[in-house]
Amino acid sequence: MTIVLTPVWQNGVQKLKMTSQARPQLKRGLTPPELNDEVHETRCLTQLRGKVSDIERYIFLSALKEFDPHMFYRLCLKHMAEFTPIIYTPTVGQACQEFSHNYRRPEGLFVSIKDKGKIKSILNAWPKIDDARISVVTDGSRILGLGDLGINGMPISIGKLSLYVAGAGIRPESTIPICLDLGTNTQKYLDDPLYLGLRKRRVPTDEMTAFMDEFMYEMSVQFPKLLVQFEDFSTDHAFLYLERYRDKYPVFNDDIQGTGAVVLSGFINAAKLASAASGQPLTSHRILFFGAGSAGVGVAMQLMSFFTLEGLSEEEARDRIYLVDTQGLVYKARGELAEHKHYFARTDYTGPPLKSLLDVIEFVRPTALMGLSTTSNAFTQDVIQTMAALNPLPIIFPLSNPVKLSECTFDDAVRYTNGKVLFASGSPFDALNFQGQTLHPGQGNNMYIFPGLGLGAILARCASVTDSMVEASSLGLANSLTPEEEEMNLLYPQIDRIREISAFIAMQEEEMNLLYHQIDRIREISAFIAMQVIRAAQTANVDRNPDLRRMSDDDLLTFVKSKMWNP
Ligand SMILES: O=C([O-])CC(=O)C(=O)O
Ligand SMILES: [Mg+2]
Repeated sequence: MTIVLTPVWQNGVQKLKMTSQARPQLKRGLTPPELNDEVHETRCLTQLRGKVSDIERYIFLSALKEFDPHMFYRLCLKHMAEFTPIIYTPTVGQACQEFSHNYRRPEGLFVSIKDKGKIKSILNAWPKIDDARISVVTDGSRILGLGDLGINGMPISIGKLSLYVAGAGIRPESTIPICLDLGTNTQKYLDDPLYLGLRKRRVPTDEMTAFMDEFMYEMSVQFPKLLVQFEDFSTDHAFLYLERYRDKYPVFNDDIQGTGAVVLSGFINAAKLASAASGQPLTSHRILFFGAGSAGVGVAMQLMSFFTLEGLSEEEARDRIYLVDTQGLVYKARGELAEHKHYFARTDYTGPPLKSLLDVIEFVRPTALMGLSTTSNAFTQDVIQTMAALNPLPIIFPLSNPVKLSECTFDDAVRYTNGKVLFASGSPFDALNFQGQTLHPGQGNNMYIFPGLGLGAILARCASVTDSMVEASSLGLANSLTPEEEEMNLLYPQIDRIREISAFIAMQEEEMNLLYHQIDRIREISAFIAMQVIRAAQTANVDRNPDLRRMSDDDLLTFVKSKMWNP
């Protein structure tokens, strides 16, 4: 069953008519005689690949998803590595920037500050075909690294939810993409005659909080089984609303917790390899964060558990972490600091501000450099070479999205370290050939985490999402490397392997010296993560599905997989 949203115009205003339907019957006479799924797959792919730009491909796939969701998801699952850069990062970034210009039809729910006091009726408009289980909610204020896009943020919610369907088998009709319109501070959009959002500047935080309180409450009433994923809120609001609602409703923040978990996972695998190369213990890693926004601090928080799991105290774990913001090294004696930076502000440095990244690196001598700054090329040749001089196998993760904001390219990292680097980026880079060897970059994107974390939280019917569940998702991902992948020094599994990959293809992959799997393993990974998340939820006593407690791990995994929707 899928929801079909048909726009109709009433008094010059567009309204939506909603119907639900099973995949339309292909009636004899209404379709060409030789139309069949197998061949049509090839036809759709050929049309897709014939488009001249990624945004055209995005628009094509968005239309395909509307009129033939089964075909869309079928192709998506089969060609995950090809599809994710189009329906998700990086192309979704451009789709957001151009949303008001490329807009064709409604695909989600818009709730604006004008709806304050009657949010219930807005939510009521959403069809109750099936109980909604997951909503991705953005306010468009910090989309990827692209800034305040206002209502143009809607495609990020849509894109994340497509990955929930493809990657975790959530039913399409159980998902609600939501963009909140609280204004925008981006003048370009306010001046754009085609801009689809309210033409007003963002409301102050107290007004926003009153709106958010009503919104979250009404969501919980209207959709009692719903998990909410906050996405791409500006840093201060990201922390504020996560803290405000996390004990009250099932909610998590993808940029703080999802990104934190995915980086922790890649770091666990990278740190083992780096320590093996340097002979230094795991507890001696020093991690430098370039970028101290919601993602930077979220990841730093999560990475502390790497050290606490290794036996360090919280205090000792925190000591392994250094932050750099636009003013340089973050330290107490520097003066006034934003609230969220206090916890990691250093007390072992009191001199004049250490402004340049190189100076900070020389002071800290980090084993790992994490980029969450949205400053493209901040990891210059000097920076990368210094990391290589300090470490036999430096860990360099330029995590900013989309690709054009990455702190360095994979090519730079490989060239300036002479191929000796443990690399993961937020957005995808192509594999490259270096001295006769094919090297594959890791992609430390939260898309590895949120589908499985969400699925686990949904199936366990969690009352809230605990830190221990987020940590479990991270460890689950780190442990989902196959022995072959470990042998190949991979940081993340590659997610586009066909689920039931044949031994033959596996052998071929090995012969091709692939460093990463190919996709469709994403569902297998999500199921495994979901199982770990459910167990963590049970331990934390936030689960409300007691049946799952009685299952063995094997049975639970089978149960999770059985719940996945298939196109
Ligand atoms: O969407 C992505 O690719 C990752 C993410 O959450 C962000 O950059 O905000
Ligand atoms: Mg995000």
